[in-house]
Amino acid sequence: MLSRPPLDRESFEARLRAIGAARYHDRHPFHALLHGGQASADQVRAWVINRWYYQSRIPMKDAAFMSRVTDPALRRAWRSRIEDHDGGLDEGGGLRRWLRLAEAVGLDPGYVASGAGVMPATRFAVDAYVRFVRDMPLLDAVASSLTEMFAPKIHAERIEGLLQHYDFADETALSYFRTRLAEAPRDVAFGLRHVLDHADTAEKQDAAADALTFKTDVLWAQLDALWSGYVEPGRIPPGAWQPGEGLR
Ligand SMILES: O=C(O)c1cc(C(=O)O)c2c(n1)C(=O)C(=O)c1cc(C(=O)O)[nH]c1-2
Repeated sequence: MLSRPPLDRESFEARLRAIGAARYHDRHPFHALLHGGQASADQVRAWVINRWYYQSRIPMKDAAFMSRVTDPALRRAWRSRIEDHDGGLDEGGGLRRWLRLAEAVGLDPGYVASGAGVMPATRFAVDAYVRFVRDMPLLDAVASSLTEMFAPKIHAERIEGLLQHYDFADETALSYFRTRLAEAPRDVAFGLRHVLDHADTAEKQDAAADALTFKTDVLWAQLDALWSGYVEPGRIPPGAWQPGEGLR
């Protein structure tokens, strides 16, 4: 049987980018609400609480990834991702910057960091991402991080929209996003090159595209959950954050 040839580098990159264009969560209506200034204070708080769970698991999934990598060069290139989020012993890092945002929107950072009030669907989606990276082929795990190709655009839109529409927004509150604008392009350049270099069969290209699609689902599902709990119909699941809780 004739095997199907892989796409050339350019066409394969275009295939990956088309997945983002069609499915990335910048298209989700929750982001239109948030960036357009129409989200209520409690809807912004619900987003900050739930998105914390995603942030908190990113360095854990990167540690799970690194624990499986036998090539020291790949580990060297990857480990800054953990440092970006965890920071040093005393300061720095995306997690602490996210908690500044939590404070700015009126939440107790200790409450947010405890993970109490995270919606069950958020937990399921994010945990599925960590498991995917832990269990799937390394190439698929790298490909699943490539939603970050599309993140700088949404971070820039978010900084602009929040500064324009919300009193809480200032450079301290938004420092998480400002910092990601500088960090993400380095990760994307490495991750994309790695995937283009290693997906050298049609089957590996399919698997990488599927991994990226899976990741867009992880992100989209979190916003669908947020929408159903805090926008329409506003049915907050048992155990999830109730407005008024966890304020500072
Ligand atoms: O605000 C966003 O829309 C957004 C999306 C994503 C993403 O696409 O997964 C990440 C981030 N932000 C982000 O800040 C971040 O550090 C990050 C790491 C990763 C990853 O999969 O390793 N994605 C993302």
